[in-house]
Amino acid sequence: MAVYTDISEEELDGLLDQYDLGQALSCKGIAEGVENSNYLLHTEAGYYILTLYEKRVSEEDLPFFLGLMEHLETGGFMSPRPIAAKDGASLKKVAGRPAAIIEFLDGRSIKRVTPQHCTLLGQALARLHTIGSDFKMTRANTLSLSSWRPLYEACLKSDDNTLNTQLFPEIESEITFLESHWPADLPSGVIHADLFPDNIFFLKDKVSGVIDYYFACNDYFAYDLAICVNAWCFENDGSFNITKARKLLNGYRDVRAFSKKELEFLPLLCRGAAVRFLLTRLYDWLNQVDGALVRPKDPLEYLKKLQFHQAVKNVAAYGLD
Ligand SMILES: Nc1ncnc2c1ncn2[C@@H]1O[C@H](COP(=O)(O)OP(=O)(O)OP(=O)(O)O)[C@@H](O)[C@H]1O
Ligand SMILES: N[C@@H](CCO)C(=O)O
Repeated sequence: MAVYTDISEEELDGLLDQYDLGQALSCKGIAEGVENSNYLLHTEAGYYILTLYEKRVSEEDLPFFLGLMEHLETGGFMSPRPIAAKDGASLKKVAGRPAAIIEFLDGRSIKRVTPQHCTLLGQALARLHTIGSDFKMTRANTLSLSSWRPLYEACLKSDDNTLNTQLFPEIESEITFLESHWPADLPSGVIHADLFPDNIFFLKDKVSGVIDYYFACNDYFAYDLAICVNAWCFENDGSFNITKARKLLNGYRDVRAFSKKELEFLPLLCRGAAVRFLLTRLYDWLNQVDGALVRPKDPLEYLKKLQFHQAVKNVAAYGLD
């Protein structure tokens, strides 16, 4: 459960005084997520999500994230809308943290991914890329290639011995490989960059919501797909499900066509996406925050995914011709 910052009643009342949402009826910490503190806020006007932004989210990026959510929602995408306060601003402060109140979306994230979910995911991702393409603000990907070596070096400094440190040289040689083979000039635009199953809600066999834009940035569209291949197309036992990958990629190209170069580089982008989550999970494992209600995610899951992609020769391994 991710609640890093507690809010007193006085602080909550002070926040709600700035909105037209009436009084708070309840405000409960949410038992999911690892990045920010999230509360389910019930006011006289209805249900909302109150998010307090924590460690990895820098304050200057918040106008980009909140602006993107608003842009996507206005464009017909199922993103939650940030709620504007009486002064028109959707970014506020509470308990010393930057905070926003976000529209509550119906639906539930799924625990058992089926190939049909992957088709819907692919279509939703391509719609996000298409609708996001005329969003005017930009944000560099702070967790892309150039960040991986410093993140890896920060992990090396830890004296934690709960993980097998023999895997470290393997990670380093992969970073070196990626640094010299990363593609230039693939089609790019705004990407979600963290579209895991917990960030999509489904309702009656349709996507009803896409949440958590706090890693969104400008990068290769195909890198976003690579993140999804890793997050959606492996089974709990670590095996790769080619049917799910085929459905995901075909769902995507129902809405937006791939270039030949995007397909050619997909295996490499999948390797990069595996390294990105391997490293952030490793860093979080080695730097756990005392007292935070959060369970760190398993870094080694991403080492196994990386090893799968290292053996891939071409895009046929993902179910495409
Ligand atoms: N707009 C929303 N409508 C309904 N529920 C939401 C909404 N936003 C967040 N939630 C709930 O809060 C949980 C945590 O939100 P979110 O995934 O944004 O947190 P996070 O800490 O940034 O997580 P992550 O670890 O995925 O980066 C979600 O799993 C969902 O249950
Ligand atoms: N989706 C991330 C956590 C949030 O960034 C992971 O599974 O490692």
